[in-house]
Amino acid sequence: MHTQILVIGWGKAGKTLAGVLGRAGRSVTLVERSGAMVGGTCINIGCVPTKALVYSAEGRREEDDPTAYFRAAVAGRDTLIDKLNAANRAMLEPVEQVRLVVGGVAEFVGPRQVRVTGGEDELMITADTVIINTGAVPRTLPVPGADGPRVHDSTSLQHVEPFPARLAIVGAGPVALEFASMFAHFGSVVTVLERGERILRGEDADVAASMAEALTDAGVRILTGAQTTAIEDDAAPDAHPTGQRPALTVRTTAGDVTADAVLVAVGRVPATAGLGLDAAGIEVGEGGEVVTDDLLRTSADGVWAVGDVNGGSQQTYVSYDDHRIVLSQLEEPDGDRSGVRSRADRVAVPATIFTTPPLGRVGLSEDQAREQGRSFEVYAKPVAKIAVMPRPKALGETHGLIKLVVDTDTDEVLGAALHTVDAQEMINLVALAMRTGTTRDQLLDGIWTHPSTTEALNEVLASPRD
Ligand SMILES: Cc1cc2nc3c(=O)[nH]c(=O)nc-3n(C[C@H](O)[C@H](O)[C@H](O)COP(=O)(O)OP(=O)(O)OC[C@H]3O[C@@H](n4cnc5c(N)ncnc54)[C@H](O)[C@@H]3O)c2cc1C
Ligand SMILES: NC(=O)c1ccc[n+]([C@@H]2O[C@H](COP(=O)([O-])OP(=O)(O)OC[C@H]3O[C@@H](n4cnc5c(N)ncnc54)[C@H](O)[C@@H]3O)[C@@H](O)[C@H]2O)c1
Repeated sequence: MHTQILVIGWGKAGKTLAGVLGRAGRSVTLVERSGAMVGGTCINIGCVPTKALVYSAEGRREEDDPTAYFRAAVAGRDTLIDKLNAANRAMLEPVEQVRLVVGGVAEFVGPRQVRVTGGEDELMITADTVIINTGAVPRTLPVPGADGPRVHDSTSLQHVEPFPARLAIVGAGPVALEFASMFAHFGSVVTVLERGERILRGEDADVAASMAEALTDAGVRILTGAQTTAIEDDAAPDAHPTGQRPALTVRTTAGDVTADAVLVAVGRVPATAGLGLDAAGIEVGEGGEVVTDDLLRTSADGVWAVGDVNGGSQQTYVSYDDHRIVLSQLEEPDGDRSGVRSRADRVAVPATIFTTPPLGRVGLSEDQAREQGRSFEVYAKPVAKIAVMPRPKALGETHGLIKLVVDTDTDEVLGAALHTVDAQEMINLVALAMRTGTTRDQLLDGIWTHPSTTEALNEVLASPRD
């Protein structure tokens, strides 16, 4: 068959493009390899289910039995995700010009020519335009025993059975820290295995210390200098049908750790394996990513790559912005190029790690501002000491630090680290302030609702840190 637009993968950018272009009258074919992934990573196995579990975990009381509580939380998660998966299907199914091929794996066999295989069935598709949106997959840990039945990735851990009384986590990125915080609140004894000297190495030491303190107070043990060398699990699954299996041992350069389950969270690699990119003349980078320019064009004519697969920052809203970049080109294929969006247009893209409390980040850290030779002042205060902000106290979660780096020449914010309840919201306000050139003075004198987290700005920005 021939289609004007072929989207490979039901990711954030791809599904948005498919809907918009299909409704505009273009013939679109969207290929997704798994019915369980309709709607993509974020809603099925990524952002949404993990945040549902984080919020459930935060609600657990000391007296709640961890196993029963976790099972109930997973059931709630599953109900929510089933609804979102169905809603995503329902968004595109009614669009007449969009043809959905679910359960078929796509592979290039030539330029803009793709074979889709599902069981015995095969479909050959040619297209004027191809959009690769295949996402990323967990990086595997290259040590003996990492393929054992009690070694999980972020997907399988969401349904782990039985609930692990002790959980070891390899890695200390967003996935590792979110699950560490979540499982500690569910009642596991969690050990984070960080191979470096401290967690959050890319962040300022005081921000990392604030995160480490919140995790430690929740019961997480952080083992640094701990390179995992092997995972030993001698217990044959069949010999212990009740689930009462002996512990497994994680061997690390900082000593052995005993656990009932292991999470490997050492990054996610672009999903390009088996895509046949060679056959289509599409260049692949060293990290397995599809190489693109700032307009997300690949090395092959008429082929774009959007979302995690292009090696950019792995966030759903970045994939969403990728859709804007491609759409701005497809809407005006030959005409006025002035409205074309580019990756270079992005300013102050925020990010949040959803621990308890979350850490929101945008722009430069203090260390980065120093490295860049900027003239700046740091405004920072521990959350517990911010008198005008009673909201964390009312919520019973006063861990954290609010820190802003401000340009002394312009009085504009260069960056922020907000480790506090509501950081996932407040960081967007700071990002907007950065994009619009709002000054420290204006934020300091802003009229903010009460009790809210934003009103911390009325106090933290009053005077620089000593
Ligand atoms: C545990 C976890 C938590 C996360 N939390 C957050 C968060 O809180 N906030 C945030 O912004 N981001 C979060 N992320 C990252 C976010 O989920 C991703 O950045 C985002 O979903 C990427 O979307 P995408 O557009 O690249 O494609 P995806 O949504 O990954 O979609 C790719 C699709 O392509 C399909 N596919 C792959 N290969 C083929 C093929 N050959 N043929 C057909 N179909 C194929 C896949 O099945 C998949 O459905 C999280 C990720 C994980 C793993
Ligand atoms: N809230 C969010 O926005 C959110 C949440 C989860 C995931 N994500 C995205 O998903 C992606 C994947 O997250 P992630 O945390 O898995 O990856 P990551 O790449 O951010 O972090 C991986 C961590 O594992 C460590 N590591 C790598 N190899 C190791 C090894 N062999 N032994 C020990 N440690 C090792 C790295 O040093 C790093 O600390 C990230 O890019 C992230 O942006 C975003």
